[in-house]
Amino acid sequence: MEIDRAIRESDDRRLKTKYNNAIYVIQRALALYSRLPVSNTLLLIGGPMMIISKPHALLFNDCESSTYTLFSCRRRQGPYRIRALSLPNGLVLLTLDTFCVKLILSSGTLCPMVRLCLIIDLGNLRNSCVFGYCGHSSSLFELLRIFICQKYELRMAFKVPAMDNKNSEERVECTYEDFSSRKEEGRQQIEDDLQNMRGYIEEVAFSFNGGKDSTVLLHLLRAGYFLHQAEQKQCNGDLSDREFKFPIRTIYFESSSAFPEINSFTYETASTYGLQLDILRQDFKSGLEALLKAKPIRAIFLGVRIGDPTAVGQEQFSPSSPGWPPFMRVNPILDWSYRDVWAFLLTCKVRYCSLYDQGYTSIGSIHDTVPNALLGVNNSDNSKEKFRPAYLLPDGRLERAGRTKKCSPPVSGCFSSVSNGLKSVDLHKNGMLKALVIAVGDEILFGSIADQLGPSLCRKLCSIGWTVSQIAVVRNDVSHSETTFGDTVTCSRTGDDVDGPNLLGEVDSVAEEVERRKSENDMVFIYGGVGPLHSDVTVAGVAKAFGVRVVSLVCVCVVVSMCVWRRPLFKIDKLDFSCIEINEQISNLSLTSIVTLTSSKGFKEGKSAPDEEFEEYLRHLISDKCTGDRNEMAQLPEGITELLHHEKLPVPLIKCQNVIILSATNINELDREWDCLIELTRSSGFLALVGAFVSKHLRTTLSDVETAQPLSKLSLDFPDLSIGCYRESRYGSLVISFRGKDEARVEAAAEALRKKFHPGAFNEIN
Ligand SMILES: Cc1cc2nc3c(=O)[nH]c(=O)nc-3n(C[C@H](O)[C@H](O)[C@H](O)COP(=O)(O)O)c2cc1C
Ligand SMILES: Nc1ncnc2c1ncn2[C@@H]1O[C@H](COP(=O)(O)OP(=O)(O)OP(=O)(O)O)[C@@H](O)[C@H]1O
Repeated sequence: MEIDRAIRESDDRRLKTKYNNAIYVIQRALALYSRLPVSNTLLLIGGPMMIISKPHALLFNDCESSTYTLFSCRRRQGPYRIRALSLPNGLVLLTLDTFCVKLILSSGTLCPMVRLCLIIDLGNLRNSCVFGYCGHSSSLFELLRIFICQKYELRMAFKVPAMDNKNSEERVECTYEDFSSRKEEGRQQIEDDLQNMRGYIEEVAFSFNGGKDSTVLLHLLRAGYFLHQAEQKQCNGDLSDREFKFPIRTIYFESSSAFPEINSFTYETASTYGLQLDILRQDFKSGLEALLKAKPIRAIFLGVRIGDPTAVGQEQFSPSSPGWPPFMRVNPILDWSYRDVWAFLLTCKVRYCSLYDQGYTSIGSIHDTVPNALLGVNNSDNSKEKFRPAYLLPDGRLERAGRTKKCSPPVSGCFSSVSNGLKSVDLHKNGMLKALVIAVGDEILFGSIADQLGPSLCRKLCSIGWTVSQIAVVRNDVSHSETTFGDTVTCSRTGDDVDGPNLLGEVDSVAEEVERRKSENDMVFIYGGVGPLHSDVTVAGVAKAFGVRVVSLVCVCVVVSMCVWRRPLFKIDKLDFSCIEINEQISNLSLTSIVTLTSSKGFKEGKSAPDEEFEEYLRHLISDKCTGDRNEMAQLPEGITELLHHEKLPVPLIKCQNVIILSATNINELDREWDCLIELTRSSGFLALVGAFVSKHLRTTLSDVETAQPLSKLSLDFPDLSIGCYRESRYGSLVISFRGKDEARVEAAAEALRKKFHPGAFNEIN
């Protein structure tokens, strides 16, 4: 295989190591999750299904000279020329290949009751022998299967559903001449069917989107699979690159906002490498739900890498998040750097999407991706800005700098904000940014207290040009919970599991609301339920919504220190907690001790949180610098948290991707937090400040009947404006409001309404 050769011949030792490790992960995943062996494969097709129309005619002595008519797996399939061989005990063997002859001879000896067996070797699918058994006994079939596996050291053999018996009348008998003319057609058909069957039973899939990382993964998967097959060379013959077909089902979520270059590259690649491409035109979650319902996929290969926002908290093998359909995410290139990716693509000289040669370094949708400004070539004239190819990006940590909207840079730290001259502000200037406001508190729902923060937050958001899609109030009542504990996310504020009547009920209600709404809104603001009390469930709920654990600050410190050798699980820079010293202290621990710490103590796969023992161990390590209380106060969602520190705030604000957790409990605190947020935004741009709304209000005594139709028409004429009406009392006057970003449009709409009625019908109010 050319890829394998290219890497082996390369002098890049780091690349070789990365390659070998990734191949190892791939082969391990295939061995674990693919029910189909990576090497010898035998498809056993349950009988009775294959047929020779006149079996008795096939009992002859000279197998070499006898060429007989054929069978058809299904009616439309073409026939095959087969050689028949009569065996003791009335077994008849039909085969094209001596390997198969041997195989059946043995099985025949073992199972004298087998009356008819049939094997086809499909040439370049050498490893996939189709073995048909014509008989009704399923236990005999099973016996045969086991025997054949053992005898020929096949890793596994599969029984695929028997063909429908009813079709037996339709089976085809044909002459040698028929056969010759239909041979190719038939062969192709069976090959296709086999490929499909293979895909079907593989139970692993590859998520491919034409990006650079998934392109690397495609070639690694091909190499991984190929190498495994090549091990079987001795009995199965050599496989050339050309002969090799990619057997893993490939899924592509095609979005209407994908770059055309990405789409065409994906399709071309699929055709070049014979990928069985399933195209899904849904969001990831619904698409996967539908796919997994239809197909028994247990593991999916992804090109996720450290540094991708989605990589946080993931390992090379990571179960899908809670709330997602169950499968194992396999990330063979998780630890590959940007440089590794390009070293691989360039060393192996494989094609990649043309956008990377135009300065794109990480590709999202057409709405959120521009070329990376760091690759811009300064033009002396005013011609269109040019960009150098992606592989020339000097600092791989800035590969997502061209992802303008979703990837907000950390508030401070080693990443600078790069905008390619296209600021998020520009991007959103004319667009509507949507926020959801969530208040957590039973008291509000009981009516004991009125929520003042919600309306105030709405006004603040409007003042920076955002639209509020909804204010939701969710519960945090501990007494109504009947839910049992989930398995992957720790909702405890102490890092330990909580027993008895617990917080999950309300943690779920926060989690459900956040999970449902976070993708529909550009930003979610949540307040209430933040703190160390039993009813303070917000942080845990947000963590659960993102499918990550809650970690205590002690752990965070260690996690931060792990960046030194491993990966940034937690973005953290300027902390006002005195624990920052501890952070440094831990960073000084030797690499080995940290490795041991993580591998032997906490972060065990499948465990919901660092366990007690781990916490203990940490406490011991960092002595009593971090006492229980402070630790418990600082429970944070792992990996997705940015702490927004401002000197005027006693504790930093917590931002988890597009969710901001406010700790304000009254209007004054909210005002202060908001002002700090806006100040921080000005320096780092994580919250786009788009043009404020302009509004106009007209009051009239006209009746609803008179105004209804003109107002409906006006709304159609001004779709960019929000035109609303409300009454101050049932029989009082009607107030019509016009709201939009463009003052002239607001004026024009108001004027258009006035013109429809007699002068003086409307009074402007503030
Ligand atoms: C095959 C596949 C599996 C995924 N599994 C999960 C998952 O288990 N949990 C999750 O939160 N997101 C999952 N996602 C979504 C991704 O983490 C992420 O949201 C997506 O790749 C969008 O990234 P982007 O915003 O950078 O385009 C999955 C995506 C794909 C394609
Ligand atoms: N639309 C999609 N369809 C299928 N798989 C996807 C899709 N989007 C993301 N993935 C999976 O998630 C992985 C990570 O996506 P990501 O966007 O970080 O990488 P990439 O697209 O391969 O490269 P780049 O970072 O240059 O865009 C992909 O390699 C792929 O396995």
